[in-house]
Amino acid sequence: MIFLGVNIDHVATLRQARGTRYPSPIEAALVAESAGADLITLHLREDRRHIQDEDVRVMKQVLKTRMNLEMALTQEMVENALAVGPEDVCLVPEKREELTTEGGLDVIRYFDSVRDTTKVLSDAGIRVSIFIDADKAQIEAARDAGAGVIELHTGRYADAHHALERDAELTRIRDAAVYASHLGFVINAGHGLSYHNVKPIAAIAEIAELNIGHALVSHALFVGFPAAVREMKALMVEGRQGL
Ligand SMILES: CC(=O)[C@@H](O)[C@H](O)COP(=O)(O)O
Ligand SMILES: NCC(=O)COP(=O)(O)O
Repeated sequence: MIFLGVNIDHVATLRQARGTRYPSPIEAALVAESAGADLITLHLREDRRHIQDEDVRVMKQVLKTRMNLEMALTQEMVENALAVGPEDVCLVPEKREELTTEGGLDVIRYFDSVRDTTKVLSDAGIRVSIFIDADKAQIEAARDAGAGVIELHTGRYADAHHALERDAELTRIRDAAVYASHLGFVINAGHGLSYHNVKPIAAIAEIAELNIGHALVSHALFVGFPAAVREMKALMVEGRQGL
């Protein structure tokens, strides 16, 4: 079994480009759920470049599956999460000037803050995941910070230009997943996953869930949102079955 978290950020990116009321990320989330998404992921960035506070609030009321709210490690975001009450929070690093999330959260560097935030959110009944690179020391720090879930950053694997580099990244992710599973983590993965590169990641038996947005929303322009979700899920299941 492998779950698909559909990230609907880039439906909001299109809306924000014109300041219109459409396309609606909430409608996209509901369509994705009907098409087989197991959960909905959204990233409320500090600069509000795509998802807005109102999207998060309304979405929480209408989702039938569960909400995985990605957010930076700030007091403002913690207060937001406590007010909205998503099922899951994924702590991610953020830089204002970045095009997209460039790497995992450095749990070692921000250890005290990660530990304290994890405790506050966990005490409120929110499951906390930490978005990290496939690195043993970061996995151990996530354990020490009290997290039960990690999401392995697959961006470097997705961006690899050569087979050797891609295979090395895949091995790194696989080894990290095996190590984290021995430590008792629930292991998710995501970033930059597409219809062309998802199967080898889905084949890693220790991975419970993949969060996929940009490629899926892009594909939906041509085949429609339900078909884009169904195709992605079918590939994930094939990958898991070794097909
Ligand atoms: C943390 C993560 O991987 C997603 O939130 C992704 O980053 C969304 O897209 P943007 O990076 O463009 O906000
Ligand atoms: N955490 C990764 C995510 O939600 C989706 O990332 P992407 O597929 O938009 O790169």
